[in-house]
Amino acid sequence: MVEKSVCVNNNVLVVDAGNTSIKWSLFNGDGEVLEHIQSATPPAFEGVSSIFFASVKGDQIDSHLCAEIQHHFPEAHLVKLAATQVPGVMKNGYLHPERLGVDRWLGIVACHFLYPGNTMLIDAGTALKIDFVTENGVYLGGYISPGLAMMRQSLVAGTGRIRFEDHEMGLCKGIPNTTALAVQYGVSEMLLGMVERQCRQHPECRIVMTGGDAPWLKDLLGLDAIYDESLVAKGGWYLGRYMTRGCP
Ligand SMILES: Nc1ncnc2c1ncn2[C@@H]1O[C@H](COP(=O)(O)OP(=O)(O)O)[C@@H](O)[C@H]1O
Ligand SMILES: CC(C)(COP(=O)(O)O)[C@@H](O)C(=O)NCCC(=O)O
Ligand SMILES: [K+]
Repeated sequence: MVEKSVCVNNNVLVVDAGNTSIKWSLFNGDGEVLEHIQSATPPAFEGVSSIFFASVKGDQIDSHLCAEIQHHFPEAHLVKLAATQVPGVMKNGYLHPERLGVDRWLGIVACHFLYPGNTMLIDAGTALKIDFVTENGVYLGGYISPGLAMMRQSLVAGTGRIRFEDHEMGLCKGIPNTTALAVQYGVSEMLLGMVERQCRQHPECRIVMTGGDAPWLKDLLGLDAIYDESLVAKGGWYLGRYMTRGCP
């Protein structure tokens, strides 16, 4: 058990800006998570001396967000994280690392340091990502598909008559017999099928999960998996420390 650091001025803020939500995680000097929240705006965290910023939202939004964060924490030193940054003990096997989503990379970095071994990482966010890292810390790549909400939205956007209210979705024990349930369970089947196939093809892998839809996925499939809601942030802590101190 990591002892809580008594000094309140060397906390690290990791910002994980995804396409749906921004996660803010506060770490003490020992790497213990003190706070982990979702918020559209910077939270009133205290004692922040370093900020590690990771975003997949796009350059223009990122620059506005960084300016807002720096205004909120004027004394803190902000470092932007990217998938081109590799902690000495790992290897990024992506053909073009500069195009790899930093959230995917940070999840992999966290898996290597926290849950070592041949690992399949399932990140069920705006998009569903399934990524693979070897026990030696070599990132192999992975798969991207739309997440649940994105698939539902694409059916509404791409058709003239698929329309329903969120409250019409719910539990269905048999075959769906309404538009809302047909869409809800149809897109679920897509995601469940993808995850089940990958689990069958990689029985040797331990499974780590994160992302807003991960609890639903884990429970529905009864997966023997580690669920870590702050996995990406923890990867950001590790990579940020490596980039600022040289130690993994
Ligand atoms: N409180 C919530 N806010 C937003 N999305 C949520 C929430 N709870 C569950 N979800 C689900 O999680 C997905 C977003 O997960 P998240 O990991 O935050 O995405 P991202 O990292 O891509 O922004 C949404 O598509 C939605 O299905
Ligand atoms: C796949 C993603 C959109 C996932 O983002 P999220 O679901 O976390 O919002 C993001 O990792 C990304 O923008 N990737 C760039 C393309 C790639 O990883 O190859
Ligand atoms: K994400």
